[in-house]
Amino acid sequence: MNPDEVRSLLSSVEDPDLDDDIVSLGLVNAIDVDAETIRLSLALGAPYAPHESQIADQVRDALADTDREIELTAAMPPGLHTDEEVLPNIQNIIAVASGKGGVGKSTVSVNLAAGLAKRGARVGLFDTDIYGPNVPRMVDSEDAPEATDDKTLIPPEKYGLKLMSMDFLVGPDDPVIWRGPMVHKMLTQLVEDVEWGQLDYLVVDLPPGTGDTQLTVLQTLPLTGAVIVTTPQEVAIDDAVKGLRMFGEHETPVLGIVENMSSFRCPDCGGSHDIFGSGGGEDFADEENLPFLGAIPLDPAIRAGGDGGEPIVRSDGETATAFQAMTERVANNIGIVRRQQASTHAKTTPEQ
Ligand SMILES: Nc1ncnc2c1ncn2[C@@H]1O[C@H](COP(=O)(O)OP(=O)(O)OP(=O)(O)O)[C@@H](O)[C@H]1O
Repeated sequence: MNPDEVRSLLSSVEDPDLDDDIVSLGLVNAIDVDAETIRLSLALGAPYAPHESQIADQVRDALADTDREIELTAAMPPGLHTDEEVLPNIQNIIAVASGKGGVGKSTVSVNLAAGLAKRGARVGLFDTDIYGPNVPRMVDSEDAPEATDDKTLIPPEKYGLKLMSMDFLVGPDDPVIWRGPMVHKMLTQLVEDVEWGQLDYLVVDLPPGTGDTQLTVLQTLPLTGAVIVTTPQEVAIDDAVKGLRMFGEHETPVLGIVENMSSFRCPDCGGSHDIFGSGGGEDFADEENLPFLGAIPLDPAIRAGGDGGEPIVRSDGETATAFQAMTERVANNIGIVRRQQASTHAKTTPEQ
C-alpha cells in the first residue's frame, strides 16, 4: 500500500457541502503509510462540526479494508495563514451581531458558545458590549480574571467556557462614557493581553448596531464569520440588513441568520402564538441568499436561564434542541468557509 493507493481510495469520499470529493478539492494535506498505520492530515477547520465528523467517518470507511490503523489529524494547510497573525492559537472567531438592541444577541452568543462546548469543543466567550455587557450575568460568573506577573489576564471559566467581558474591567455598575479611541485601546488590550490558550472557537458578542466597537472588532480580529440575530418584525430585519452590509464591506463571511423570539408556545393553552410575527428571519435569509440557522422560540425559560446563569442549551426540551440545531448549523457553515479556503489555497499554490 502506498500513498497514491490511499489517495485513490480517498477519492470516493464526497464533501457533504462542497460538491466534489476531498482529493479533488485538495483537502488531503499529507499521507504517510507504514506496515501498521496510515496517517492522514486533512484540511478540516471546524472541530466538532457534524459534517466534518461525517467526513472523518467516511474516510475511515473508505480505508477499512486496508487492515491498518487510521490516524487522522485535522489542520489547515501551512501557508494559509501568516506568522504574525492575531490570536494564532484560536482556530475560529465567530462574531454575533444584530442591527437592533434587545433582539437576543447575547442570549444567542451564550447558548452558541455553551452549545459548542457541549459538543466537546474548547470555547471562549468574549463580550465586547461596553455599554451593556451582560454575559457575566448570563453565565453567573462573578469571578474576575486573574492578572499574572507579566500583566496578562487569565479568563475565568464557567460551564467549560473561558470568559472575558468589559464588565470584568469596569465593574457592573460603573457608567461607561468612552469615546472611539478609548474603545479601540481597550479592545486591543483585551485581545492581546488575555491568555485564551488553545481554542477551537471564540464567540464574540458584539454590541448592537454598526458603530465604533463593531468596526474596531472587524479591523482588529481575524473573524472566520458572523452570525446575525434578528426578531421576525420588519423593523428588526431592516436593521439587520445594515449589519449585513457592514460585514460585506469588510469581506467577513456571514454564516447565516438566526430568528429569535420566533413563536410563543403557551404553557397554559398549549397553542403556539407568533407574537412578533414569524418567518421574517427565514424570508430575509432567502432574499439575501444566506443560510437560515434556525428559529428560537420565545420561551420564558430563556429569560430565567439568562438571568439565573445557566444557558438553556445545557438542558433538555424544545428550546434547548433549537439552540443545539442552530449550533450545529453554525459549526457546519464554519467548516464550509474553512474547507473552501483550504481548497482554494491548494488549487492556487503549486505543490512543493
Ligand atoms: N427567545 C427568547 N425568549 C424569551 N426571552 C428571551 C429570548 N431571547 C432573549 N430573551 C430575553 O430578552 C432580554 C434581552 O436579550 P439579550 O440581552 O440576549 O439581547 P441583546 O440583543 O443582546 O440585547 P442588547 O441590545 O442589550 O445587547 C433578556 O432578558 C433575555 O433573557
